Order: sequence, then C-alpha cells, then structure tokens
Amino acid sequence: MTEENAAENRGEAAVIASSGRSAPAVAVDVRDVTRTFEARSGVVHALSDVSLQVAAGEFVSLIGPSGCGKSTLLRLIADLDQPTSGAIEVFGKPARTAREGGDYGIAFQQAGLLPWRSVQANIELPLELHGVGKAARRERARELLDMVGLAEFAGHQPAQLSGGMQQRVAIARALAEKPSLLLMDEPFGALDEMTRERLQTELLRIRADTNAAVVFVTHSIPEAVYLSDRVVVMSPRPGRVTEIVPVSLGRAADRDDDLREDGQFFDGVAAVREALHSAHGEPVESGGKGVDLR
Ligand SMILES: Nc1ncnc2c1ncn2[C@@H]1O[C@H](COP(=O)(O)OP(=O)(O)OP(=O)(O)O)[C@@H](O)[C@H]1O
Repeated sequence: MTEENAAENRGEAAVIASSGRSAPAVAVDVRDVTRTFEARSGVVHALSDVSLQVAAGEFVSLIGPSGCGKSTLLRLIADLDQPTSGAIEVFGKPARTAREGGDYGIAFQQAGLLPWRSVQANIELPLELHGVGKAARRERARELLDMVGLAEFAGHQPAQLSGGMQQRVAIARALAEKPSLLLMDEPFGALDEMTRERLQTELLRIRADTNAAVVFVTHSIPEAVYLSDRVVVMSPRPGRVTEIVPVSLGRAADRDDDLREDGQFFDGVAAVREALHSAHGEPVESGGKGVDLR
C-alpha cells in the first residue's frame, strides 16, 4: 500500500495533520520502550525495545499471544504505568501531560461503570472531574447517549443494562471530553458474537464521526482487520513488534457489515494470521495461544 493510500485510509485528520494545518500528525509515538517487572518469581520482561507511531486519526490494533505485553503497552501510553526505559509521547507531549489534559479516552474489557450512578451520571463523570458546569455536562451526555443509541436509558442504573449496552456507555464516557485518541483494551472481549459485530460497526461509525485515533487491543484477527488501518503483530513475551500489517479496506465511513464477506477482508485476515504464526515460529495451520483465529 502506498503512503497516500495509507493516509487516505487513516482518514481526513491524518491528511489535515500532514498538511500542517491542524494537530500534530503523530498521535502516539513510542520509542524504544522496554518494561520489566520485579515479580516474586524473578524479573518479568514484558516489553522489549518496542517502537510504534500512530498517526492522528489512524486506527491501529495490537494483536499477539496472551502475556505478550499488549495491555502493558496500552497502560504505558495512557500513563497508568511508566516504561523501564524508552520514551512515549502523545500528540507531541509526554504521556502524563496528555493524560492531565484529557487528550485521550480509555475503555477496557469490563465496562467499569460506577454502579451507584445513573447511565447519564457515569458519562458525565470525566467532565465533572474536570470542572465542566452542570448544563454543559448534561448537554454533552445527551449527545453521546444519542450517538450510542441509549437516549432512553439515561436514568437507568448500569445493572439494569445488558453487557453490550454497558460497553456502549463506557465508550460514550471515553468520548465525553472529545478526545483525539481512544485507548481500548479488548472492549468487546466479554460480549457475544452478534453484539460484538454490532459494536464493531458502531465503533467504525463513531470513529468516522469523531476522527479520533484509536489504539485497540484484541485477540480476534477478524476484529482487528475489520476495524484497523494497520495491525501491529507482537511476539510472545518479551513483547516486540514483529510485523505491521497494513489493511486496505478503505475509510472507516465506507466500511460496513458486507465487508465481512469480502475477498479483501479475507486476504487481510490471512495476512495477519500468517504474520502471527511467523512471530510464534509456528506453522500457519496450528492455533496460537491466546489468539482467536475465527
Ligand atoms: N504489575 C505487574 N507485575 C508483574 N508482572 C506483570 C505486571 N503487569 C504485567 N505483568 C506481566 O507482564 C506480561 C505482559 O502482561 P500483559 O497483561 O501486558 O499481556 P497481554 O498481552 O495484555 O496479555 P493478555 O492477552 O492475556 O491480556 C505478563 O507476563 C504479565 O504477567
């Protein structure tokens, strides 16, 4: 794929950014990052010399076997943890500054909603923490509830919603501050296949509307291919980036459910599958630990 095609796939934000008229073209810049943990059993080398750039407006998935450091990398980008060595910048700023400035929203596998707050109050929470006034908070929450199709459930408690609905609330909350970057760690991992597909399509639409860059951790190859501009394939621990597979399925706004039965989609799935198996040093026929080949 040519750079122009890649830029086109990444969407307008990257194009605007590369022309120098808008925000920095690079949303995330990870340089030579290593993370080791001191565990009881000894030193755990979670990440080794990882470098990765994500452009503004680009959707990048991280895929690799269980324990290869995907969540660790996401947490480092989010400034929830610090690298042992190396550096991370988010929109040209240290990760901490980006966190304090609310430059990114974050969503995990468990929706993580506060059970005692209503759906609307959960969505308003990041705005409340940053001192946004009541009327503005309410208006933004209403917009987001519309966006994720939950306007009627504003006053419900999280426990009254299904898992998929709760995850939509979590995505709405992550979008509350109009972040230019979304960090998502297996956000659809706990959902049934139908709900998962629906939310994938919804995420594509939200991304087309907001032009946010996304770093998305998943175990599912089809999910990574359906959503991404590029799929970053990681090796078993210590996690390294072994290959970056470009996906040529067009802009988020042009992707829909029919794509799941398209030859180009299957080609993308095959390319990621092969890259994963090379990273494991395994023949393509066998399943990789912790990776969903469906
Ligand atoms: N706080 C910690 N202390 C010790 N070891 C840790 C810590 N956090 C992560 N690890 C180890 O680092 C490695 C990478 O973990 P991480 O959760 O990033 O992997 P992952 O690729 O996200 O795994 P999975 O796909 O199973 O969620 C694992 O071996 C894990 O046990």
